[in-house]
Amino acid sequence: MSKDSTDDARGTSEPVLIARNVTKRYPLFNSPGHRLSTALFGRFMKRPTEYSALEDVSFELARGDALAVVGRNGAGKSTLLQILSGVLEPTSGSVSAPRRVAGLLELGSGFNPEFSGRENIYVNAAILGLTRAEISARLDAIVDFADIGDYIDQPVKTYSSGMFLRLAFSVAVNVEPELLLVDEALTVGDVFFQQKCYARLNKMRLNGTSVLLVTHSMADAAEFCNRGIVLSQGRIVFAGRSKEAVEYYFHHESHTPTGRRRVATAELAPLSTETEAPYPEREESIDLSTHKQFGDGGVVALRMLVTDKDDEPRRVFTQGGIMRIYTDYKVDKPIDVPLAGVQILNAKGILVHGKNSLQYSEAPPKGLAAGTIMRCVQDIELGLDTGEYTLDVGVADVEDSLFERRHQLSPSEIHPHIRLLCHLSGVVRISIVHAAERYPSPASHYGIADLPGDQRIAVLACADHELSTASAQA
Ligand SMILES: Nc1ncnc2c1ncn2[C@@H]1O[C@H](COP(=O)(O)OP(=O)(O)OP(=O)(O)O)[C@@H](O)[C@H]1O
Repeated sequence: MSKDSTDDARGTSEPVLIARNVTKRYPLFNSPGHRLSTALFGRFMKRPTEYSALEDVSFELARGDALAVVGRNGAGKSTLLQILSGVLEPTSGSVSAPRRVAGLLELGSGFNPEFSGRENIYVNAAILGLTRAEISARLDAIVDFADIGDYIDQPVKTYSSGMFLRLAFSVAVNVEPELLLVDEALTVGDVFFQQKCYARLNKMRLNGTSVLLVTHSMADAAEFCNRGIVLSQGRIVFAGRSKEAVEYYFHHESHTPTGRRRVATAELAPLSTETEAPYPEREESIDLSTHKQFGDGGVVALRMLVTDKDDEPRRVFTQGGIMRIYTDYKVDKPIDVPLAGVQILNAKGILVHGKNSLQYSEAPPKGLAAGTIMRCVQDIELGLDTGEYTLDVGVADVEDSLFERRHQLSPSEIHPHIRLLCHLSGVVRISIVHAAERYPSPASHYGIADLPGDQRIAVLACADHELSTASAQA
């Protein structure tokens, strides 16, 4: 994707958007009856308790900046966007926004379903402040970018959500807004259109448009935006560079469905430091003992830490970078040969990579007695597509006699003898973002994996006439 996480210092110019102490509270009613009686007899009734969707939110956005707003479901992201776009009034606080703000909020919200796409372009662009002549001058560009063929003259009620997005995005970017607000909308488009959108957004940023992107895709947030804020229960809990915001989100806000919690290192089982695999003691360690573990038992996963190759804890990696995974296990029943491994699954749950001790050249320690604490340190080069992935970890065991003959045995001969002792699914989420300096083109490759390889092209004949001259001479 042609995204760009320019971490530049654009923030020096006058801010185009200023939010000051923005708060949005909703009354909390006990029941529909309570809501009705409050409406009818409000001044005589006890006031309902209030729910704060946004609390004291302040930030500034500079010209050309792209700000990612991330947070868990219900954190207040859409409420913030609605307030910034003027759809919703804040309970208190103020917003100073530029004159021309285009929004991709609820898809199709600005369209009249009975009008054709072309007619809606006029209505939409007029709302954004363009005169009829200005719209006519841009009409071809808008229709071209939307690229929905003859549907442009059909009523938009016949459109798919992808077509809505194409038209809405095309209008929004062609009216040259000073600020563009995008709420998850881009995820509706197919991958080619998404690439086209991000390329266009980057171009607009260079021309000074500021972008505010609400997204659940940490890869998009880290890659496309240069600034980021993390919202939690209506409050800003982190503001800074987008990659740091995503790291913060992963470490403090994102939880797996099993309710895994982060623990202080001191709570974990004491481990010997007399080891060749030292564990970088960091508070970002994940306590695996509270995570659901499958398998025959006999091994319990204790904790893990995901770092880069310099042992810095990370959840965001650049394409082709090294991810190091430390995993500690406690052996409860004796093991012949432990096979420890890591699996990487993409957002669709497809296994994109999995490897265990059977497939590495260095053999693991053998004959582990009950009570042994084992540490697996695995480095993986992330030659993968950008996006989000989850990790599974686990341990199996196999008899030593089979392990020693692993080079001669086919998978079908050895697999039936592997006993899964413990497996943990979705223990952590990571993002892979584009490494601009590493690849000659913004799309590093197509598909899930970036397989190593090279290409040579030789010219066999210069042009047709030379070929025909050569054959005539022959
Ligand atoms: N009209 C409303 N009345 C009462 N509560 C509301 C209303 N609109 C939103 N809320 C509440 O405000 C909180 C923030 O909602 P918001 O939609 O802004 O969250 P979000 O971060 O966009 O969530 P998601 O990621 O699920 O889209 C939620 O708890 C939501 O239930």
